[in-house]
Amino acid sequence: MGFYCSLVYSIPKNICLLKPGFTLAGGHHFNQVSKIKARMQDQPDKVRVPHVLTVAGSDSGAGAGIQADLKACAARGVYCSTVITAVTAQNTVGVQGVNVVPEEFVAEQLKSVLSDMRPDVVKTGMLPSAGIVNILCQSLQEFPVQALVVDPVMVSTSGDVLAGSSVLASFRDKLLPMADVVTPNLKEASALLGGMLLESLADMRSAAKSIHEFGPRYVLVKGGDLPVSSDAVDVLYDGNDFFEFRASRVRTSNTHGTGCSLASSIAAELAKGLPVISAVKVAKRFIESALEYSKDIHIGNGRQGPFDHLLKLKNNAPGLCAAYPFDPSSLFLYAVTDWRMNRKWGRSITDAVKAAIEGGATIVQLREKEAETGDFLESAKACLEICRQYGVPLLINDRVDVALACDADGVHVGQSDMPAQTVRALLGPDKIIGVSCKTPEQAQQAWADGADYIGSGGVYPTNTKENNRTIGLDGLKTVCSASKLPVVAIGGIGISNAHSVMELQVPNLRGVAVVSALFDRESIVTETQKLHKVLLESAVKVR
Ligand SMILES: Cc1ncc(COP(=O)(O)OP(=O)(O)O)c(N)n1
Ligand SMILES: Cc1nc(C(=O)O)sc1CCOP(=O)(O)O
Ligand SMILES: [Mg+2]
Repeated sequence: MGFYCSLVYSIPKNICLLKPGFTLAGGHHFNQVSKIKARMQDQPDKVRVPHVLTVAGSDSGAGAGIQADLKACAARGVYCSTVITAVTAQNTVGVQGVNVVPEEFVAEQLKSVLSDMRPDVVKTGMLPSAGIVNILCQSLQEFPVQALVVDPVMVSTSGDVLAGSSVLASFRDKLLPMADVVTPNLKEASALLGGMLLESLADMRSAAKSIHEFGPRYVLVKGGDLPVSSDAVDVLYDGNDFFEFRASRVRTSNTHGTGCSLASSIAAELAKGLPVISAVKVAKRFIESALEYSKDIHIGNGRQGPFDHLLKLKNNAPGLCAAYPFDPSSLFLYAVTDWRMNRKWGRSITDAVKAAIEGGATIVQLREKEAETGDFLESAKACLEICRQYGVPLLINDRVDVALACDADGVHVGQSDMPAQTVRALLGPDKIIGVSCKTPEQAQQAWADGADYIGSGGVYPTNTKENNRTIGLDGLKTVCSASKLPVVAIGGIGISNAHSVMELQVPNLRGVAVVSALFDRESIVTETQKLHKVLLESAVKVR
């Protein structure tokens, strides 16, 4: 289907487009909404919500299938329409009956939704006959969507067969070549590959590679059933690289419907505009949070119960949607505040933040080392209001408590702060977490801990942070190469040397983080504008 493509530097649009005072209902990311608005050429004033169409079977027990897809999309803040392919009589014990919907009626449902409602993403689950797979493929050719996520459902968690061998051939020959993401578990991957034995991580990698040859752009082989590991490891393959997603296993029997829910959550994030790797990452975190939250609930008497997707509605637990899905291009010009500099120049923190944003800052971090907690919280709330008006994410340095209290967009932590894994557990799946890394080992750990980006420095000597080790451009390059996470460079960077940093030509180096070059100057707006210009020029050169 062909979907997102990313440039080495995609320059955030919010600064040039968003005017002061512009606010968005519902906390949507400006870029995301503008993208969606742009598609509504016939009704330019209407805001269109991200929309997933699920084509799947109904589960009367509502743990999996259509019902899980609806709940997952609702929890992720995305509209979900449904085409039902089969109605199952099902509970936590097993599948007692299956009634396949006639092919013509599946076609009619598809036409109704696709011709009128134009979903962004289609996600498939139970496709019980080759005829239904064919009809779906024809419908998608007639009404193309932006992405197709295929969960190749074949066997239910209770072991009941939901799609026979003729469906396998249609998956391989017709549906997978159209798919952007396919999400087999070990059994499904094995079935797609004619019974190949999958017992290790190495087997999962080679299965992902073989399935990729059927034509999907990304293959996510889910290792939840791998017996040897205490962690749940999934492997994503994009045709070139492997990405491992590792999470400690949640001890619960309430796992019915996790496959459907993961695929729907990936589809939901894609519909919001996230690239595939980020969508998979966020979706996995969401499912982990939901499983953790529901690990002790009790519904039904079977071996595997359903879990609760709508955790946030119950308990104010973290896990619903962030105001900003993390966009790595927001690291482009990262402004980090400093209370001493603001005092020296007689400015309030809110004035400093506003000026930096007006000059072109694309993300802001409040780094207020000496502030009293209460004062810090009040400042953070006031700054957050400004940042939300401009559509710029606001992160808090070190203080997870302050970030939680003001509902900031994320936290930046260093190697001696709270471990990123703990921060993730506290903040939930959606908030942005940055980790400072000076070495490749730290960079690898940051990915494993669920960080969204790395801050790496000091690239040059700095007076802003005492006793900071300078790692230079070489050190920065080594950290970037050791990780798939986006990286922002920090330490002694300003208009005179920013181009040298950005011209390193490392694909995941997405911007510079700056304190004194913006805040220890007479005019923050002017200095930020100058730095923005230098960065833009470097970005153009690199492209
Ligand atoms: C973007 C960014 N990168 C690195 C740091 C440094 O964080 P840390 O190592 O925790 O040091 P302190 O800032 O807490 O002194 C950062 N703040 N931001
Ligand atoms: C906060 C911080 N962290 C660093 C690191 O190397 O991780 S360097 C640094 C200070 C950056 O300030 P300036 O832009 O004024 O040099
Ligand atoms: Mg710190």
